[in-house]
Amino acid sequence: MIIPVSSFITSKTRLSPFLSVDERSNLLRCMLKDIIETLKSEDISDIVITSKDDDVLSYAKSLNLDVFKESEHECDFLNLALLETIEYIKQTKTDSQILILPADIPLISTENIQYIKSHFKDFIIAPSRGGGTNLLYISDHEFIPEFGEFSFFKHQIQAKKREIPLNIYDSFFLSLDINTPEDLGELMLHGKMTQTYNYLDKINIKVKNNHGKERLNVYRK
Ligand SMILES: Nc1nc2c(ncn2[C@@H]2O[C@H](COP(=O)(O)OP(=O)(O)OP(=O)(O)O)[C@@H](O)[C@H]2O)c(=O)[nH]1
Ligand SMILES: C[C@H](OP(=O)(O)O)C(=O)O
Repeated sequence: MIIPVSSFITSKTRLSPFLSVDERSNLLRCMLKDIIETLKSEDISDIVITSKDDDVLSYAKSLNLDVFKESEHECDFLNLALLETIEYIKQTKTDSQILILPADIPLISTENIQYIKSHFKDFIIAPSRGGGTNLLYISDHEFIPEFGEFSFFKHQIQAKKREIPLNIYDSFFLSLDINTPEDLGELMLHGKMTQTYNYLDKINIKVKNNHGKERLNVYRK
């Protein structure tokens, strides 16, 4: 299991200025805790947090997680960081399946994990809204992560080129990565059992139905 985390200070820029730097940093901490709690509840404990940020790595260690410090890259940071981590896992852990999850999907459920575990022979991609990838499960270690714009389609094209049988796993809760204020609204609606919800509630984030162009009106009380 690999969870890449950029840095507490520069993450979630699409939530600025709605959330302050500190609030975005605390949000990322809560989301990570929610994800780890769900994974551990399904006996997934072999988790590596990949980051260049020492604060992230220290926080991961405080959660008793394995960490991997990625190199500084000039470009394509995330995919190069993932490739380095896959190499680290190949060298340190025998024949492991690789599951890549982003750190911003706090609604991932135990049912999602149970599905992955019961389909471990497959190559699984879970779409995020907007054409991204919110879960990549690869047994072929030669597979190249292509996260970034419209990655969901890039991963499918690569799988087809490599003639890897593809399992597209469609889950609303897995598809919700928290990038925008409206995503916070979805979390407030669907994530009442999460630490992320409790934090947003504490800083008075509210949501109401909005019959305008945005379906949800997310605001501070
Ligand atoms: N280790 C590592 N993780 C990254 C990097 N860039 C993004 N991530 C992580 O990849 C996942 C998805 O990235 P994004 O949704 O783009 O997150 P983000 O970069 O914080 O969001 P924006 O700043 O709004 O684009 C999140 O878990 C990020 O923390 C990187 O360079 N290194
Ligand atoms: C990393 C990227 O996330 P997004 O920028 O789509 O939120 C992706 O899903 O490939």
